[in-house]
Order: sequence, then structure tokens, then C-alpha cells
Amino acid sequence: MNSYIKEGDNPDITEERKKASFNVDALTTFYHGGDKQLQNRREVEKYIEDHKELQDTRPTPFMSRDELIDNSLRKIAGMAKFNEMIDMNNIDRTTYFLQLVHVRDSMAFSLHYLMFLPVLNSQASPDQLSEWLPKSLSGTIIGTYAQTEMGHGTNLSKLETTATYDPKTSKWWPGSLGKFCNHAIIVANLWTNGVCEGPHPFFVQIRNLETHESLPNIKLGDIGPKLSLNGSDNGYLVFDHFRIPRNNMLMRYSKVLPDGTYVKPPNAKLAYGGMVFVRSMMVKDIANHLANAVTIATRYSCVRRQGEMKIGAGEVKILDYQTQQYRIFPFMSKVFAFRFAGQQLQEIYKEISKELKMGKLSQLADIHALSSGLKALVTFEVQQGIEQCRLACGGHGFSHASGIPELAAFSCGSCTYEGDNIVLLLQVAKFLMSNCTNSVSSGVCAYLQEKNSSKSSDLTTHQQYSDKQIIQDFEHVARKSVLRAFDKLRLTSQTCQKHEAWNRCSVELCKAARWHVRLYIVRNFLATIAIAQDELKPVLRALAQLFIFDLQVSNKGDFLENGYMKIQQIEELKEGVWQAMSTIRNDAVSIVDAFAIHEFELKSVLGRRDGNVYPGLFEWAKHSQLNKNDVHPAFDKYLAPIITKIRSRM
Ligand SMILES: CCCCCCCCCC/C=C\CCCC(=O)SCCNC(=O)CCNC(=O)[C@H](O)C(C)(C)COP(=O)(O)OP(=O)(O)OC[C@H]1O[C@@H](n2cnc3c(N)ncnc32)[C@H](O)[C@@H]1OP(=O)(O)O
Ligand SMILES: Cc1cc2nc3c(=O)[nH]c(=O)nc-3n(C[C@H](O)[C@H](O)[C@H](O)COP(=O)(O)OP(=O)(O)OC[C@H]3O[C@@H](n4cnc5c(N)ncnc54)[C@H](O)[C@@H]3O)c2cc1C
Repeated sequence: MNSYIKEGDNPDITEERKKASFNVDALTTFYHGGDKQLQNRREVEKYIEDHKELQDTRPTPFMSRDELIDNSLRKIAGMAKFNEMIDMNNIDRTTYFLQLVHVRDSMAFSLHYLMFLPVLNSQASPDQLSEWLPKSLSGTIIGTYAQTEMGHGTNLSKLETTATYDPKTSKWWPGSLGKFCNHAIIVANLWTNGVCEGPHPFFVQIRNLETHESLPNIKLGDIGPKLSLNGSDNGYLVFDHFRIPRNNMLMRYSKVLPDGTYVKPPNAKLAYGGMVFVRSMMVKDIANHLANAVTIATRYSCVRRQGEMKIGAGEVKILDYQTQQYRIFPFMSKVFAFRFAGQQLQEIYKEISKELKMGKLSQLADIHALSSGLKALVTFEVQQGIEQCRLACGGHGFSHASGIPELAAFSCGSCTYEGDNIVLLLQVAKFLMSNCTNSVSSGVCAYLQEKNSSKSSDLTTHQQYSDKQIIQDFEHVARKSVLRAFDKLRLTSQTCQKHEAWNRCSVELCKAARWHVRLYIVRNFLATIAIAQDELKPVLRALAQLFIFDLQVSNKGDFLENGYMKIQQIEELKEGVWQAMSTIRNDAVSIVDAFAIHEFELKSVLGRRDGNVYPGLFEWAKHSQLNKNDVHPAFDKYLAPIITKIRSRM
């Protein structure tokens, strides 16, 4: 019996659950990475269900900005009582606990956990750690990561905040900076002995630890309402010749000696490690936001009946329309593709950061390129997917009751923070160009050196399209795109300065970067499902085929070029798309059930597990302040006098 079926559920959604062709719990375990991860999730969910102080007092979309901040801090204060759930030895459970308490409201201390602690941990010297880490873990030190300025976020080399050894700018954006944190890791251009040594991180106290007032020569404030993340006080910080001790420069890798001598790090970019960490963590997390949106749209599409396919036969579930399936299912398949890629990226990051700690830097460029590429491509695709899921829910999708507007607003920020996506794709392109000049490329770039690649695809039918053939075809397209950009750059560089040539080729360079990242995701998706248990292979294969075939059909020009594929082969791939969607249709609700997203996270009337949407919408609307009185006071105050006057003249 499917554990998702319960008494009182909407009959349409129960009918869908009875169609499942696979074991939902088995897919949940596979999707979440095993029993241990699943046990972590269940513990956290039970814990929060049992502790009301960790839950929202009312749906957050009805809250003002002050209420959001209050709600966020109340839950943080509540969390402080539950230290047993903050276990640095069980990061997965701790992360899920933080995420399920705050969901998309971005708690006021996101940056403390997400960047301040990791950067302190990786950039501070052992002595600095022993002094600052215990206070930072206990919460007496609350920090943020303040790098971006009003005038500079992308171009770190031109940061105007200077840290002059013994010698005015504003930091703008950092989360928690405005009102709540009392410390910040400040990234500033270091000047010592009259030389600029580039961006470096500094540990800076910004508020009085007793009164919490801004320290002298520091101005702090909130930057105002944003598209989302309004539960966080993203702020500004103005320094006016603020002095800090030399020892407040984080000195694990580079140092300033008492006489001002600068000691170089093994690699200047080790100082950027915090950004690589967050980019590596974000991919799996942002894929989960797409999983939320796809869950909402899929479940709602099974209880929403609209229109008759056959006159007189009664209205159909909108998920029976092929166009509705095509709006949702490709993004359902991307949830798996991006989650598996994000999972793999976190594993790679863990391995490489161990090597970096031991001073082995050979993988630094690779992890920078991989984390930048996946972050840039996945956040953009997720933003597109959440919007399609909103559209799939019609008018109710536009209401905060659906949960989708909050998902959309949250996800679009990820295309900008932690590095603008275009800027990061250009970083991947730099990495690729340098691999084109290498005589031998290893790892993720080995395909660039393939000299005897096939001149045409040997795809026959989509049923027989093997993993090997798929990867060969994607390697062909990615290699062609990268080498085309390389040749364009080489030729253009013969007619103008290097930086101008780079700019004139930058659109092609971004296209090449995207194909490189897509190849990585396709390869990883196929490798991941190859190790799944047999009973899950049919549904996972259908999802993988939908992801891959739809990607090829949507970019058919790249596959048709130079006759590599024939139009008949593209038509065959289209058939594969329709076939995969038809296979997925009967399992759609069970696939999203397998994400096992708790109602606290989903925050959606349309996507609720039981499918009882319409009664739920009325319950939701009762929270509206406008419904406190039948006649709103503003009517009596402004309209009634005018109407009375008009009537008196009639
Ligand atoms: C549990 C998980 C939950 C996650 C989600 C929760 C979300 C909750 C809300 C979170 C909200 C906010 C968090 C986000 C906070 C921030 O936004 S922090 C600020 C982020 N800012 C940026 O990312 C700035 C982007 N700009 C840059 O990184 C650099 O300026 C740029 C790379 C664009 C340029 O670097 P430059 O050094 O100026 O110049 P280049 O010549 O391009 O690079 C020189 C060489 O250095 C290499 N490089 C560059 N960056 C890195 C790096 N990070 N690591 C390693 N190497 C790097 C580059 O490849 C060049 O190498 P080469 O010389 O070619 O060999
Ligand atoms: C929700 C949110 C939270 C944030 N939290 C923090 C935080 O906690 N700490 C922190 O330090 N920062 C934070 N930021 C700032 C964020 O990191 C920056 O906004 C981001 O790095 C982009 O930089 P920018 O704003 O300077 O954009 P810009 O670089 O000004 O981007 C504007 C346009 O210029 C283009 N562009 C810029 N440079 C180039 C180039 N070299 N080549 C081609 N095109 C280019 C971009 O592609 C983009 O289209 C946050 C931002 C947001 C939205």
C-alpha cells in the first residue's frame, strides 16, 4: 500500500497514486542518497512538528517586513534551545534542520552559517581559529561575509575598500549586515608598504558586543525591501578610516609581518575559497527548489479539472493535456539531473578541499570551473522551470497560496548572488580555452583532445540509443562549440588587443561553457542511474531520456550542423520525448511524492499531499487582514461620502 494514500484525500490524487509502477519509498531513499540521509530528514521533521516555537506563527506571505524579521529571529532564538540539532559532525541533518525551520525566508543568520563560519574555518590561521571559532560557534560572535560594495560586486580586483596596513567605501548587500551581525569577514584590497596585494579577507568586529551599537567610524543599515529574502537584513556598511589590528587579517595562506612585509599565499585565489564553497553547496539546494515547484504543479494538475477532451465525457485532469505535461515533465527530469550533479559536485568539493588544506593546489582551477559552471547553468534553468510550473497552475499559481511566487523570487536571486551567472560562465570559458592549448587535457576536458571522433551520429531508434552513443554525440557538440570559440578568439586576437578580442567572442565563449556543463550533467545523470536498483531503472531511464532527448531537440541546430545528425534522427528523438512523457504520466504523482518534501517546506495549498485544494484556499484566504471586516474601513472613509454625494444629486 502506498504510504502516501490516506483517508479523506482527494479521490483524483488517490487514483493517481494507485497507478505507481515502482516502489515510491525505494525511489525516495535513492533520491536522498540512502537510509542515513532519510533518517536525518525524518528526525528533523518530527522535531519541528513537536516544537511549535520552530514553526511560523502564520503563513509568511501575510507578514510585514518587520514581522518577517521578528518571525525569523524568534525561530533562531528557539533554535538556540535546541543545540542537539546543531551538530557540526552531522552537517546533512544540521543543514536540513536550518533549512526546514527557515525554508525560503532566509533567516537573518544565513550568512553566519553559509559563509562566515566556512571562510573563518578555511582562511584563519590555527591561532586565529582557537581565538574566534568557539565564540562564533556559540553565537556570541554572529558574522556575515562582506565582499560586495555598492559599486563593485563582480570585479573584486577593483574593490574600493582598502585595508592599508596602518592607513572611505561602502559594503552593500551582505546578508545580516544591516542589523544583526556583530562581526563580518570583510574582503578588501590589501595595501602594505605602498603596494596593493589584491583582495584579502579580514575578521572585523562591527558592533559593540554589550550594547550591539555600531562601532565608531562605522555606519551600518538595512538596504531596504528586496524581491525576496526579506527575512534577512541585507545591509550596508560604511568604513571611515576604521582601524583593526594586523592580526585581524585572516592569515592561513598569506601574511603581513609586523614590519609590513607581505608573505604571498601558495595561490592568490585561495582567498576566494568561500565563494567556491557556497557555489558547490548551492547546486543541490537550488535543484530542491525546482523539486518543490514541480511537486506543486504536478499534484495540482491532477486535482484541477478543466475542459472536455471529448464533449459530454466530463472535464479532464489538466495533466492529461500533452501541453501541460510538456510544461512540467522536462523540469521534473531536470530535478534529478541537477540534484545528482549537485550531489556529485559536493563530493568532489569535499575531496578537493582536503587536498587544498594539505597544500595540493592542482585541482583548484577544476573545482572553480566546475562549481562556477554548474551554479550558472542550474540556477538559470531552475528559475525558468519554476516559472513554467507557476504558469501550469493558472490563476491560482499567481497566488502566494500556491507557494510558487516565493519559490520564483527566491530562485532568481541565486542567478546573481555568489557571482553573476554570465561572469561565472566566462570563468568556465577561460578554463576551457586554457585546456584547448594544453597538448594533453585530462578529466572533464579530455574530450577536447579527441582526434578520431565520428563525423556522424549512429543513432537509429531512441529505444536503442545507448549511453555510449549519447555521450559521444554530446562530446561532439561540446567539442565543436569549444573549439569554434577557441578559433574565433585566436583569429580575433590577431586584429585587436587580447581583452577586446575576449569581449568580441564572449557570447560564443558562454555558449561553449554551457555545452561543457551540459555534457558533465548528462554524463553524471547516466552514470548515477546505472547504479540504481533494477526496480527503479525504468522510471529513472524515462526521466533521463526525457532530459537528454528534449535537450537535443531544443538545440537541434547544434546536432544537425555539418550533417552530424540527419533531420530523421531529430524526429526520432522527438518521438523519444513523447514516449518518455507518456511513460512518466502515470507515475508523475508518485515521482514527486518520492521527493518526500514536507508540508512545512512546500508551504503550498495547491501542492498539499492530500490534494484537498479548494477547501484549503478558503482556509488560506482567512489569513488576509482585509477579511477582518466585511466592509473595509477605507470604503467608509473615502468612497461612501462620494457615493452619498452623487446619489443626493440624482
Ligand atoms: C546548504 C546550502 C544552502 C545554499 C543556499 C542558501 C541560500 C541562502 C541565501 C544566500 C544569500 C547570499 C549568499 C551569497 C553571498 C555572496 O554573494 S558573497 C559575494 C559573491 N561574489 C562573487 O561571487 C564575485 C564574483 N567575482 C569573482 O569571483 C571574481 O572577480 C572573478 C572570478 C569574476 C574575476 O576574478 P579576478 O581575479 O578578478 O580575474 P580573473 O583574471 O578572471 O581570475 C584570475 C585567475 O583566478 C582564477 N580564479 C578566479 N576566481 C577563482 C576562485 N573563486 N577560485 C579559484 N580560482 C579563481 C581564474 O580562473 C584565473 O585563473 P587563471 O589566471 O586563468 O589561471
Ligand atoms: C540576494 C542577494 C544576497 C547577496 N548576499 C551577499 C553577501 O552576503 N555578501 C556579499 O559580499 N555579496 C552579496 N551579494 C552581492 C552579490 O554577490 C553580487 O550582487 C554579485 O556578485 C553580482 O555582482 P554585481 O552586483 O556587481 O553585478 P554586476 O557585475 O554589476 O552585474 C551587472 C551586469 O554586468 C555584467 N558584467 C559584470 N562584469 C562583467 C564582465 N567582466 N564581463 C561580462 N559581463 C559583466 C553582468 O553579467 C551583469 O549582466 C548578494 C546579492 C543578492 C542579490
